[in-house]
Amino acid sequence: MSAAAVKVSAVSRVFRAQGGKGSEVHALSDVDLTVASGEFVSLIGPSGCGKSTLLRLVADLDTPTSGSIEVFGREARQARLARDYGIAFQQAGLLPWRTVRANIELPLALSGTGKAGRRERADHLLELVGLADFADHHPDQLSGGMQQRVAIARALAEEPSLLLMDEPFGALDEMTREHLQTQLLRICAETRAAVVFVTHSIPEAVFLSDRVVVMSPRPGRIREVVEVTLDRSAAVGATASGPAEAGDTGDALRNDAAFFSSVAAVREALHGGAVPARGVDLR
Ligand SMILES: Nc1ncnc2c1ncn2[C@@H]1O[C@H](COP(=O)(O)OP(=O)(O)OP(=O)(O)O)[C@@H](O)[C@H]1O
Repeated sequence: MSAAAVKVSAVSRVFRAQGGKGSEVHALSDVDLTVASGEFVSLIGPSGCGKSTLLRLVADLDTPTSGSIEVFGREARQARLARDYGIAFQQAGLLPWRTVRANIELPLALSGTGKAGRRERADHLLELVGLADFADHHPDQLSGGMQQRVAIARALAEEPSLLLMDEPFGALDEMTREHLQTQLLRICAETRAAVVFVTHSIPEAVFLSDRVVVMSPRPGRIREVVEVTLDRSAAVGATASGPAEAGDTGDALRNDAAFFSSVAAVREALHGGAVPARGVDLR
């Protein structure tokens, strides 16, 4: 059997004040999480519960205080060096001196893809994120949401088997956001990529995920894991359309009774009988 996409075992991360004095922040405490190959898992929870910390550890942008992390059976560091995954984080992180096209082509250039192959792939991705007319623009000529779409296209450039995404749609208007959610479902169905996806939106988590991991803060822990079983075949099979026509893609799924009952289940897990968690979109 092939290795899990991500295996987080007994991971804790404690941030200490500089010089080792002062208070400690237990950002994560004894977290276990396995993400299967091709599985879509969202992390949700109140601000400060360690979602971004967990994602950064998987991406090897930070190191656990204790515990271990494997990506496709390799240590996180080896996986990063092997470029086993694509990343799209809150900040688009584009290179300002390169055009949109050149930003999207960058990972392909680094891995030695030829010019024609890069161009073809970039054209496809530009269509996918609705930016075909902006290929020759520079990032500072785009809105924040458009920059984020470029970052998503760049993350998808190498058709990675794992995508690590930290609120990639947070800055987008609702229509573009729903369009890209549907596109992401489709891309994952096509490429069979596993995804670890941080979000503050319960409907977004439910729409996209096979499992929603609900976290709680101080210390950051996994509180509950909600399985989501929705029939996504229609949304995944729908024809690709531009953001302006996004209203009808995935709508049936978003209006399905099973969708609402999963939203309610995640909401209940988040509240845990207490007051609503701050920093989480409870719509
Ligand atoms: N580099 C750091 N140094 C010190 N403390 C940190 C650092 N990074 C994160 N923390 C702390 O760890 C805790 C978890 O932070 P993290 O960013 O992972 O939360 P989050 O769930 O992603 O929050 P949000 O939803 O607001 O993005 C917070 O208390 C935060 O202040």
